[in-house]
Amino acid sequence: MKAVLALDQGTTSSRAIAFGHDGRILASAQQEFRQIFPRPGWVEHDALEIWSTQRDVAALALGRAGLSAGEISAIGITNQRETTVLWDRRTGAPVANAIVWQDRRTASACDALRQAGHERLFAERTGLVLDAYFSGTKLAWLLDNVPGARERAERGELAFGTVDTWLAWNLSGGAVHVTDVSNASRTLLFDIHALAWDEELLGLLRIPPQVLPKVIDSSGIVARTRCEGLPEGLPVAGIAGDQQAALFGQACYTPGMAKNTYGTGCFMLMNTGTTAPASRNRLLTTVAWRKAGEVRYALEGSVFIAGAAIQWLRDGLGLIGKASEIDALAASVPDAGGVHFVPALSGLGAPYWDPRARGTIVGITRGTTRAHLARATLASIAFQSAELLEAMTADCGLPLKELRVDGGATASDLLMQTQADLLGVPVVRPKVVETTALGAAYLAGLATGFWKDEAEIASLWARDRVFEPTRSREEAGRHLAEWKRAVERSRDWARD
Ligand SMILES: Nc1ncnc2c1ncn2[C@@H]1O[C@H](COP(=O)(O)OP(=O)(O)O)[C@@H](O)[C@H]1O
Ligand SMILES: O=P(O)(O)OC[C@H](O)CO
Repeated sequence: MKAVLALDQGTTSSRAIAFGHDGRILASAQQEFRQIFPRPGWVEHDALEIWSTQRDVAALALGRAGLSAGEISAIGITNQRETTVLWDRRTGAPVANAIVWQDRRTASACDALRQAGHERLFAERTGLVLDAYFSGTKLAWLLDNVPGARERAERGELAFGTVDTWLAWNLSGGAVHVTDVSNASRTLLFDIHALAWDEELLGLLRIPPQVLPKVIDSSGIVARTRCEGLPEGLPVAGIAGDQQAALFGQACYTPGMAKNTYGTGCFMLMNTGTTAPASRNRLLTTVAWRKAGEVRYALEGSVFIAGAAIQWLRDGLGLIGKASEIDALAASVPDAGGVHFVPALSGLGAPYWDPRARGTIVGITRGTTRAHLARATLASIAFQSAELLEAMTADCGLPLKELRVDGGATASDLLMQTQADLLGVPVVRPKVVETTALGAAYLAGLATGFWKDEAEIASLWARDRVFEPTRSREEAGRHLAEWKRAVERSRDWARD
């Protein structure tokens, strides 16, 4: 056996990466797909396009690596989380577009649940806050708004899934309807302590239990491939939500270790071991993974817009031609010249959870240039992450030793240095920054014996560069306080 193939189904693109035994990339392929914005605040994907792009890049990566079916030990799935798909069990046809995690259409449904006094119940059982981010209210919306969906669901004709479920279903030719514990823990329907769907929460959201997938471990053979375009019989042996997979791929196996992923959004996760601590600072408690029946939990801070703010400078404003141009433009000025950009383009996630916040630029003067705005954009990513770490440190009472980082925007050295300066801890970028895919590969490869154990995997993790803090804590504190003032200006802006 020469490789494990990871399928990394992200918010903006489907990727497939073949990894060798040493954890290095043998070959990869990537394809973007359509982002559908039917109304302000709504974000959809065509689930069939998610599947076809994912299948095509998988075939392409295998071809590029020159791998035959017999040389692939396992397939691992990792995915954008919370995005909600509902389809017909008989035909496999989705009943509507998938509702993407960024979609805010169920904000008022969440308000209603909060006003009815259910916030605490949801927090205690699921570790989540009542926010439109999660799948539960999105699924309820589909059942209520797609003609005939509720009746069909009650008759057992429809299947719900997050993107992992959808991919496993299609890879197996409709043979399995499953989700792993890490993905289940993002639905608002799952009791993270009992590790089971929760009848009371299902009742409150009016979800018929017959639509739900079976919940399985994150590592273990769950199906064999049986679909057009891919070799038959390959074991699908690992599934995890992309942020949990990145925590695994970063080898954060000891409680207290943390990673931050800088992609479309920013997601900071800290391993909390076998305990699921309730956050006192509006972070989420989530299942990290379950392997051989043993569960690990994490505290998570989720920021909705990070690298996507750079994309907006590129696509919305035409300020840069490519994301990679931001570093040079931002570095052409010594600081942001007093400008702050709060990229609340789809509301604010942790620790504010304000669906009505909107993007705000403050501090503009006649001297402000595009370079200042570029610098403020990079800084906004670092500020948002600093607020996550502040909440995390307050929750667990321990200072972090180092922050492991990954994701597309870690290519920006200026961002990484700004981050270290704000946090006051070393920011460590590994050699392989595709840690999401790597984590899915590891979970799958552990199940088929391609890798022996976590210790072997941890020995494969290698650093590329460490960014040491260079600013005083007082200076960092002053900057953070100013950022928080800017955040206040962005809050509670949109009206339904
Ligand atoms: N050289 C770069 N410098 C800064 N940001 C970058 C660079 N290249 C890509 N990005 C940002 O990284 C993000 C993509 O990262 P990725 O990890 O692929 O995200 P996702 O998995 O969420 O689609 C984009 O939002 C983009 O703006
Ligand atoms: O697709 P990404 O990498 O932006 O990740 C999305 C997250 O899973 C949303 O919770």
